[in-house]
Amino acid sequence: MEQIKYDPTEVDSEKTSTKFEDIDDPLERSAKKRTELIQSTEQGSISAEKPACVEWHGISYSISEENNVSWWDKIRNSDSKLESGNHVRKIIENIHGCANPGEVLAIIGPSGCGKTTLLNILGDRVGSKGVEGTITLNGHKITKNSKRFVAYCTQDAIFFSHLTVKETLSYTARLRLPREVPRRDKLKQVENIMELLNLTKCANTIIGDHMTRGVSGGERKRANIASELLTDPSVILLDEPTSGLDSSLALEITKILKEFAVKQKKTIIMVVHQPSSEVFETFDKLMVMADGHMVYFGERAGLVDYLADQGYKCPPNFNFNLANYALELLNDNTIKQKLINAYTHKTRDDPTGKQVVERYSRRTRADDQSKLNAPVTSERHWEATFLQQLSILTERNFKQSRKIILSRLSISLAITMTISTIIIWFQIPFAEPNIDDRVSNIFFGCTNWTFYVMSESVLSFPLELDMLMKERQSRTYRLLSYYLSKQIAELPLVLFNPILFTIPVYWATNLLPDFGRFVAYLIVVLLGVLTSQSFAYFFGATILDVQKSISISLIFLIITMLLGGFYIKHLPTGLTWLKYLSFLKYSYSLLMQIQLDSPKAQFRCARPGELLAGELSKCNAGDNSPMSSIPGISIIENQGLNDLPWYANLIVLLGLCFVVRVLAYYSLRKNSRRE
Ligand SMILES: Nc1ncnc2c1ncn2[C@@H]1O[C@H](COP(=O)(O)OP(=O)(O)OP(=O)(O)O)[C@@H](O)[C@H]1O
Repeated sequence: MEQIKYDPTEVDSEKTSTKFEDIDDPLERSAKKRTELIQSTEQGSISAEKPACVEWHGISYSISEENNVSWWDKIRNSDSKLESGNHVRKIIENIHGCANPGEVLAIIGPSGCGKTTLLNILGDRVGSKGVEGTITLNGHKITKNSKRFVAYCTQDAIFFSHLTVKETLSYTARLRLPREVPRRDKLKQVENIMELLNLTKCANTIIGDHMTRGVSGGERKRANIASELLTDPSVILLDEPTSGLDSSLALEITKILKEFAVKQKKTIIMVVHQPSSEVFETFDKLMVMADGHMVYFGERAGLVDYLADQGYKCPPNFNFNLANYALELLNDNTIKQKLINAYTHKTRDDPTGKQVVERYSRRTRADDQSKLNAPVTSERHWEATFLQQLSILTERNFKQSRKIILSRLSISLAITMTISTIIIWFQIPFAEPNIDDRVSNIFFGCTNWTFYVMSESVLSFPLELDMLMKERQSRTYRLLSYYLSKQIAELPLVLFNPILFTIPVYWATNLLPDFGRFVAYLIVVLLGVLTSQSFAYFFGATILDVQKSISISLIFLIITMLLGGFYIKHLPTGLTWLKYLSFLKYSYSLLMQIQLDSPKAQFRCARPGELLAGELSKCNAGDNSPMSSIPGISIIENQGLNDLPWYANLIVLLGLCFVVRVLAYYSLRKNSRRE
């Protein structure tokens, strides 16, 4: 890749903000400031070296919709032909157009006419099913390696809610800007972009979501645009970037985009909803759509004459807002149909729109023809190396997951649980009447945290799916780096509460007072937790739906617990193998072996009156020889947990923990491709 001299530090955003203070006119001041900040991002721009003409011909998209007719409707309409089944619905039909570097193309049209669908198709966000037609960048098909040059700014910003604006942008810059750019310069770019989009004052505010208050809707929208501009793409697709912003901010954003287009030869395609006349003036080209069809494509300034030619001369009271006039016309069904027919008729000899595109595309006419015919692609698959991706994603995941997994609430719950457990099982004596208490304490210690971790980790992938899809679409990182970073970042987080619980509970409830056994006990508890997490990842990655993943993982854990060896000791004949399917059986058996298979684990026989009424003492050896204590090993045998040696339990547990994690990865890979 061509090395470009890169020095964004030449512009200091702090200096920029004070530099123009002596300009009296606020509009002139903000225009000068904007220009300077945009210039600061210009120097290292790779997209300036790779301008892209986007062209699309004959784009159609149809979906298959289910037509459910109830039996009652069929009876009521027995004479009509109401049938259940799928029918195909055309969402958009035969759309063509092009967008050139240095220009802003706006797509307008009434709500539901297919604007977002078209943008999604141009951004390769809908897959190939149901899509017809071709899209090219400089006349070449879009490949995996060209995706890095196409940014897509969705209508609903997708972010990690617990990261601040600055953190969000910094991670994006570190992941998506070329690896040659030093980290310091990437962070400087972040500062400049924040300054440009007026985000500096909320730089340290978290993005937030419906549960946690964060930045305002407008700031969120600007952060979304900032994160795409930051990545220095050649083409930027934006879905309603100005909706929800006040008119002056909307105008400022469009001016910024326009200036980016002109100065850095970016190709900008945006869907806009009712633009103000000032915003409308910033567009170079226009596509008007209605009911999934084209109504107009061409120069923005040509719309007024085109409509006049069709018999709809813009009345003087609309002169200031042509977009509103066009939308008003399209709200009338008769006029809409007439305009659709007129455009179809106009292009009847050019059904896929090839000639129209040729007329408007700069690819064949520009001075810089060689650039505009060169493939827009990178030799690299990813800008950051595998290790850089791993470390950046681990840091980001840790920051985001820490607030969720180790929230104040979860730590308080762990402390409450620890205190309750200690009160309930405080200093269990090594005596026959307390054997069941000891065993239940061990089983509780083994299962309690598996539930907790399962419920936390099963949501990991479903909740991050949108973010994962968005970043993978723009070739930000490998799936493997993301998956491994999640394992690394969440490891200390999920183990924190189980450790906080197990250490005091072990000693306070009087489990075997042997340090080596304590360490082994703790390791097995944590291994059980990690195995539970493996299954949680697997369910989350396979189902990818919050509700369904929670329900299925809960049922799985309940069955696993029932088969774990504590509740059911005698499974029906022929079904005894079922217990080997429960990972809790292995961790429970191991904990029992650690605690009871030791010469120190001796339980004093019950004294008269110590056992409950009707309970028989286990101290009768059968030959009437008196016993003073019960060895722990006989309790393991009584529980039926001596079928596998300790090392076999350990190997199976380790194996499950690892293999299920690998399966989870492949499941995520398969599903993320499908999604
Ligand atoms: N995957 C889909 N399944 C079902 N309907 C769909 C799908 N994709 C698009 N549609 C339908 O296609 C039509 C066009 O949707 P689209 O979101 O593209 O419209 P729009 O012009 O962007 O609307 P708005 O301005 O209101 O955002 C709508 O009627 C929408 O319900």
